[in-house]
Amino acid sequence: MALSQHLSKSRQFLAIARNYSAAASLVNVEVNDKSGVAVVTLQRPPVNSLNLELLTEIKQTLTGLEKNKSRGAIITSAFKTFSAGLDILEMYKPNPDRAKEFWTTLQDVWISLYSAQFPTVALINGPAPAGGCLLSLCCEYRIMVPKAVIGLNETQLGIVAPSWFAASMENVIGKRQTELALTTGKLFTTDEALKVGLIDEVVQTKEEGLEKAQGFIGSFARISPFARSLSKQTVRGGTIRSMVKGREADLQLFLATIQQDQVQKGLGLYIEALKKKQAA
Ligand SMILES: CCCCCCCCCCC/C=C/C(=O)SCCNC(=O)CCNC(=O)[C@H](O)C(C)(C)COP(=O)(O)OP(=O)(O)OC[C@H]1O[C@@H](n2cnc3c(N)ncnc32)[C@H](O)[C@@H]1OP(=O)(O)O
Repeated sequence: MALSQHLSKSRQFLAIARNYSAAASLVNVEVNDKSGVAVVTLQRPPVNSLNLELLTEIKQTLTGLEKNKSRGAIITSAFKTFSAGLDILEMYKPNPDRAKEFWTTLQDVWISLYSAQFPTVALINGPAPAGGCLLSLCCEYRIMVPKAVIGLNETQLGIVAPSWFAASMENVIGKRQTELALTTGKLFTTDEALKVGLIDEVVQTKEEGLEKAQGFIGSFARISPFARSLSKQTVRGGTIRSMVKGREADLQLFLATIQQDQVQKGLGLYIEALKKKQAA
């Protein structure tokens, strides 16, 4: 499709996305006029913790971008935190039906983002623990600001990162580093993340990050989108197939795990600690 035609379609999507954003407003989508690349900004105050509503909007946004044959997407945050990960309140004293929908929607988001046909970049403009890290691991390229942290720190909450969280990290930094990171619940500083390959670039500001992200996506201008996306599928297909095959068992494991007394106690203490930190 010619770029002008494509941009016209992108603008139509933007109009729809804006209307949608006006109604719900947890995700803002702006399509760059020149490049056709969408900047997807998460904006659930205060820390973009991923609850059912935010995940649902992310899922709808990704579906819209895929339908409109997006040229690329940059995922970032409107706040100083990229994303605080899964909303702990979705797992603490959960309503079983909502918990089921919550986890299923998280799985859907992972599948859509991990297998997106268009190029994806995470512009990590603040802390990205656990589910925040997972979102960025689904992308093809990660750009991060200094003085932030990133990692799958679930063990520090007394819970375990599911196998597809671990696989997402392993595909980026390898088995050895993933095992060390997961068993300790490590949150990498920006410098540590760069050293281990968990992120690709460090930028000083979000604006610089947006330019670099556009540059990464622009680097595919001369590559056939068909060949590009099939190559991505070749590399990621095994991980996606195994997640999809195991998703019902994964859901049941999640529901059973969060009902355990020990897990509930741990989550309760963690929520208290977060609140005390704010009061101090
Ligand atoms: C064998 C396999 C078995 C598999 C079974 C499955 C088991 C379940 C797996 C679940 C996987 C879980 C993934 C997750 O993502 S869990 C969430 C992990 N997240 C964190 O640990 C981050 C916690 N937050 C922070 O560290 C900081 O908030 C942060 C650095 C992100 C920002 O700091 P800042 O100082 O800017 O902000 P505050 O700490 O003051 O927070 C502001 C308010 O936001 C609330 N908050 C923060 N994070 C969360 C969260 N994740 N969920 C809900 N609420 C959160 C915080 O309490 C403050 O609220 P109040 O204003 O009301 O006090």
